[in-house]
Amino acid sequence: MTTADAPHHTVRICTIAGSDSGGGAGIQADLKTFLALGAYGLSAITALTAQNTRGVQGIHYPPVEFLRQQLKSVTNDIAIDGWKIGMLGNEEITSAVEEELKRIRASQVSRQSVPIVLDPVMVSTSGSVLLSDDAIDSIVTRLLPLCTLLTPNLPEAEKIIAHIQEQQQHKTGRNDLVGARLETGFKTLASRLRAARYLTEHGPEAVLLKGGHEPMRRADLNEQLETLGLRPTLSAPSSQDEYDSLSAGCSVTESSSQRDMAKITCIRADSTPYSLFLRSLTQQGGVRGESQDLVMVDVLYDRVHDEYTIFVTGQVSRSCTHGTGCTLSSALAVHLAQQQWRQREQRPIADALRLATWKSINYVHAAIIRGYEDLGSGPGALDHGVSVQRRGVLTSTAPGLLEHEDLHECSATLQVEVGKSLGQDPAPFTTSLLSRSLPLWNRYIGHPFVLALAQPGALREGQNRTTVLTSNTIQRLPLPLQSFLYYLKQDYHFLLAFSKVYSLASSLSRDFQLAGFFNTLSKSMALEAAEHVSLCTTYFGMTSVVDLDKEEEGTAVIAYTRYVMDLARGGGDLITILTATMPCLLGYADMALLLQNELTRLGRSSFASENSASDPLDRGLRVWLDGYLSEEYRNTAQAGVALLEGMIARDPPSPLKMERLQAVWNKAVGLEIALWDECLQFSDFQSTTKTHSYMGGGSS
Ligand SMILES: Cc1ncc(COP(=O)(O)O)c(N)n1
Repeated sequence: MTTADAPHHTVRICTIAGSDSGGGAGIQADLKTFLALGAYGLSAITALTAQNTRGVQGIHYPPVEFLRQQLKSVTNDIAIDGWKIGMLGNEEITSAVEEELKRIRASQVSRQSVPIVLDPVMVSTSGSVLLSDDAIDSIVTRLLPLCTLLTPNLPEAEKIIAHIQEQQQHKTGRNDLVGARLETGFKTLASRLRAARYLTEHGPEAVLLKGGHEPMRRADLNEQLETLGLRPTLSAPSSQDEYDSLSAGCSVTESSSQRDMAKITCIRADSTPYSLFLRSLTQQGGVRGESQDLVMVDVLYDRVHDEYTIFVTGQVSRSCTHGTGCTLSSALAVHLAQQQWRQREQRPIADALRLATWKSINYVHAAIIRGYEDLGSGPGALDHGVSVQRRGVLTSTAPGLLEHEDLHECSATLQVEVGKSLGQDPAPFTTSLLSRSLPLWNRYIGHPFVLALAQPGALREGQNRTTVLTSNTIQRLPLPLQSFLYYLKQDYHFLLAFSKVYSLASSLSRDFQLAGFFNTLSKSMALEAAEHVSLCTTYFGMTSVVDLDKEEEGTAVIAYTRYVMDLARGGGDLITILTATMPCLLGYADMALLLQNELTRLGRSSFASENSASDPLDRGLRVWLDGYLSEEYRNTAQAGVALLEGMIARDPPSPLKMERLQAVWNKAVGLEIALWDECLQFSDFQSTTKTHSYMGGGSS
């Protein structure tokens, strides 16, 4: 049978856990997760809890024989593809589960081993004890050797390790862990790596040590990663396509090194916008609920391949985290079982365990972000259905963007879900586009044309350039005046074309608010053009708009503006049109911040050199840059991003549409780069072929 003919198999996952009457954790969370991730869910209930968001009011254990009966009924009839074990309660139940699983395994010798994920539930988030002390020994001696993956949080890992050490000390009369002593608290990354590996020595094939109880400072983590030889890289993981679309709003970086011969990989999804501008919005408090500084660090150790994976995600400060452990282990059971089936169908998966873990972490993260914070009077629960609504990117209702003034005025209908704050990223769609085109974006905003403006002597007469600078060469030379004048003239045409594009978009809008908003954008292009003319005549030696118009549109401007115009004229949808114009709107806000940072880095407060403080060119450049740093421009850019994010929130793109939008974005960024390339090349061309006149004289 070929891969294409392989019938789809819905994996059957059985949870052995307690019931949570409040619906947030235990069996209820497990079954919701199974359904949400495309599995068929079954259950064997170990305990009944009377529970709500405030806590656990009572626990009832049915006779253990009844648990055995549930497991027998289920397995006598249905072939289970994966197990998840949660709350066990006491020693008697733990032992019974081990015996039943061994019996089931023995009767299924012909089948490939079925993954067992063990979440060693001990205490509920609300503080109730869900495992008696005497059961820890059974978990360690009976269940750890049976399980594929153990998923303790830090306090649970600490308890299990302490128990193992105590037992060993008891047996040998000494602590034979001297030298490899495991420190408590797991404040350091190294201690987490050691603990994860240590736990696998006692049975499980792999351990996922969840770091949620002890977030780390991003700077500390970076330092510790550096010590391990893990430097952040900007490349996406090789198997990017495999990564779930839920993670599309995250930036993923992967880097590897070795430790004690074991390979270590770090997968990071903790950076909020790469865009300087979006980051500056975030720092102004645009995001509710996200800590800029703290990150969650989970460590996976895979004993079979002797590999560590460190997963870093941004900390989401939302209170609806009840049931996260149950949900994560259930998601892991589903993903591991699904991957085993794919492998059985001759569709091999690279990094199966790592991928299953990454998908599961992302699912939980998304379910927290969309969780029910106001369920009861205590901490709320996750939205397990987050994955059912297939979308290419998580959408945001972060108030920092959607409550933008202009948007209130012009587009009240876009106030989707405002007030039901999601926290995290103010612009997940834009961030996703950015993070998936990062090298291209950096080539754009950090273009040699921009960096050359920061160099002392930029726009001076008489510079002879002997090298052709392209966006691939590092620019340390000042920008020639001709380049900048050519750019100003091209930009004039550009603004006119964009003004028309926004008018076209307005004509395609289905309501007054949206039409009005695109009109506002169109008008802001006209205002920018007027300022542009005044800038050119006041500082750059042009006499009127006629001078600006004299230079014909260059290839790059024609390419970008006609590309966008074609999208609009072809009746393209507004999301696509706005996605195509966003690199301009957002890119100039970014470019301005980058150029200002570059000036500061070079120790220059402004463009003027010490002996030419009053040069009109320097002042002109300052006015030009200040325009893009101004409140007014920031507001326009912010409103543009908010508009786009609002439209995405209302009409979330499918993964396929997301790919198309990404292609549009990439094309537009590439066309912006081409414009600055052309401006640089223009000056080289000019310096050898033309005499340029500026303010009545001078040549280059
Ligand atoms: C039946 C049951 N199982 C597990 C948990 C742990 O979940 P949490 O730590 O989120 O309270 C719980 N509260 N109830």
